[in-house]
Amino acid sequence: MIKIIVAGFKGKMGSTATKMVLDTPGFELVGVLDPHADESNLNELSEYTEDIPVFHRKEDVLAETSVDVWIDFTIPEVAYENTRFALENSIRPVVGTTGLDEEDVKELQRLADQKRIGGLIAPNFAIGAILMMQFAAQAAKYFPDVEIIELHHDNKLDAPSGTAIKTAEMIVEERGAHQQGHPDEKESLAGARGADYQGMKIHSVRLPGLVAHQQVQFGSTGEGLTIRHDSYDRSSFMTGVALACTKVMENEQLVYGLENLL
Ligand SMILES: NC(=O)C1=CN([C@@H]2O[C@H](COP(=O)(O)OP(=O)(O)OC[C@H]3O[C@@H](n4cnc5c(N)ncnc54)[C@H](O)[C@@H]3O)[C@@H](O)[C@H]2O)C=CC1
Ligand SMILES: O=C(O)C1=N[C@H](C(=O)O)C[C@H](O)C1
Repeated sequence: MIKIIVAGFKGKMGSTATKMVLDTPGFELVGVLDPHADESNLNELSEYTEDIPVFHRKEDVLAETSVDVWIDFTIPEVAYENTRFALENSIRPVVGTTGLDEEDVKELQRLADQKRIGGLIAPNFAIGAILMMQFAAQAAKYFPDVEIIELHHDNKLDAPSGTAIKTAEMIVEERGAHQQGHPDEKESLAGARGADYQGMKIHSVRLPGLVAHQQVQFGSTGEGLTIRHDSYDRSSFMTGVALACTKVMENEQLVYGLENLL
């Protein structure tokens, strides 16, 4: 059995992941963590019957039980510290929380190398989103002019999304930096052209009713190409999270992007 803890279990993703772990043969939920939980046991919540401890501080996780995998769907401010804590205590991190920058990821990878422990940081666990990013990187070889429009629910804390940043990184690997639009263009309203990543514009839409969506829009002479992915429901991420929990048990590196485990 793979012993798993879910950090951020009261949240939208954490609660979906908690149910996935409980429903997956071969996985054992040994605890859930959330400083904003009022409960001390999962079975105090009407949707659960299982006797599972609820932790409010990450340090308490260690005193009470042994853990193989740390699933993290928390908030950008704590993702780095949580992942570091997991690695330092030989728990394999499966991190979906966004907001980690390149240097954070590199530092965590160095620590994982020292500890020879596997893990994953994935800005997006949906298989369709991985394909969207790979197709976009492929298209950028022939269509260097591209803008990313990511659309999310209005409770999202970070902008642009982790997926948009990863997409932009993958595109830049193929086409390099590339100035887009008119060199003399001016914004009469600040932010009108979106964020800039190596010449590529990224636009973040936040609206009620949305879940997680992204459109990568290419333009060229007389033609356009749009690659779009939609997560209509958070269950879209769970196949990837379950796969990661199994795969990290066999790895000795912390990888960035689910595609590295497929
Ligand atoms: N990689 C992926 O496929 C996906 C990633 N995400 C990311 O996952 C994160 C969570 O998203 P949501 O569930 O929508 O947010 P949410 O706001 O619904 O949940 C966050 C939860 O984290 C808890 N939390 C805060 N500090 C904590 C700490 N120190 N330890 C443990 N828990 C703590 C909060 O109390 C809350 O329950 C975001 O960064 C989001 O971008 C979201 C969807 C898919
Ligand atoms: O906050 C979300 O909801 C999501 N966050 C991730 C991101 O920032 O890319 C993944 C997905 O887009 C949903």
